[in-house]
Amino acid sequence: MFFQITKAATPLTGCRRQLILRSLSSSTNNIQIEVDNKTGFATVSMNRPPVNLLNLELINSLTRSMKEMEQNKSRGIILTSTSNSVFSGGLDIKELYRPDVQRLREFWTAFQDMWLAWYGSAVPTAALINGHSPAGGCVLATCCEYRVMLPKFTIGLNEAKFGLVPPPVVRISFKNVLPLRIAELALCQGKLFTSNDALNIGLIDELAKTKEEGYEKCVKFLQTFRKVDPVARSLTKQQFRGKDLDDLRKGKQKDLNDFVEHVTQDDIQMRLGLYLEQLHNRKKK
Ligand SMILES: CCCCC/C=C\CCCC/C=C/C(=O)SCCNC(=O)CCNC(=O)[C@H](O)C(C)(C)COP(=O)(O)OP(=O)(O)OC[C@H]1O[C@@H](n2cnc3c(N)ncnc32)[C@H](O)[C@@H]1OP(=O)(O)O
Repeated sequence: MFFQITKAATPLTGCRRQLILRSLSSSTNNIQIEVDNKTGFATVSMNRPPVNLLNLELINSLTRSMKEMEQNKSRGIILTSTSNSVFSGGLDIKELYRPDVQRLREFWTAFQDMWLAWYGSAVPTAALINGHSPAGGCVLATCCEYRVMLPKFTIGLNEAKFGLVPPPVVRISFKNVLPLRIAELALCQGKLFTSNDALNIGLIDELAKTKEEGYEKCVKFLQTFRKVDPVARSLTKQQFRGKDLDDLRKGKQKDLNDFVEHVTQDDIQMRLGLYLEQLHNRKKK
């Protein structure tokens, strides 16, 4: 993939000059990448209005972005969104409802690959959670090594609430961040935590009042690795996450088959349909 590189002031950091890297091969422009001249850190912003739903194209763009930044020997990545109120609304349920099975298989394979790329990334990562982050949004945030969140939003894995069983790939990164008992309870309850509660249980690491403050906190975290050998850092991270990554790599086909079987059940389709309707009608009440 090719990037067009231009210099511009960024809304994130006021007048600090940054390299704006815009993906040319993506016709949808669903990801924006900015590289800070001073720190060398890249900010990856999901840009799929209105609520950054993870459809096949956005998922593929996220995977490609990570691979390219690794190839470019990026020194750190901050994942955020261009929205003012949503980090990511999670999986685009339209991908799951009355699906074309071929596309559904492609969709879930892409999600597995995105998870492998972000959870296993060689580059240090921080999530700047500048809005709601349910389900798939929470998976992305917990794939990162550090989380800074803005107040008065929600984050968590709410799949159980609308009748989906969170598959291993959804559970693992959540479990990696939280004590097992809290993770189990939260998953069984389909609980979404407020920013404050997320901080109290350790689902996020810091709160920030504004996106700018959150950005600075992410930068500060990434800078903690400045004096650490990048290869040693990356191999150490692999030692912690390697088994999870290997388990998915080895079990990819089974995970895919289980997912497709589960999602295409009549009962699950009915629940997904009802949930979509509920989301659509939410504001009319
Ligand atoms: C062992 C076998 C295992 C098999 C496992 C099988 C399945 C596992 C599934 C994998 C795990 C699933 C993960 C997921 O991510 S599912 C998605 C979960 N997401 C949510 O529940 C979030 C729902 N959305 C919201 O709560 C809100 O939209 C919001 C994100 C807080 C944003 O609120 P607001 O800014 O007020 O926006 P709107 O509500 O007005 O939404 C804008 C339009 O987007 C539509 N929408 C919202 N979310 C979704 C979604 N997830 N999918 C599809 N569409 C969505 C919403 O209806 C609005 O569209 P409209 O204007 O046309 O109605």
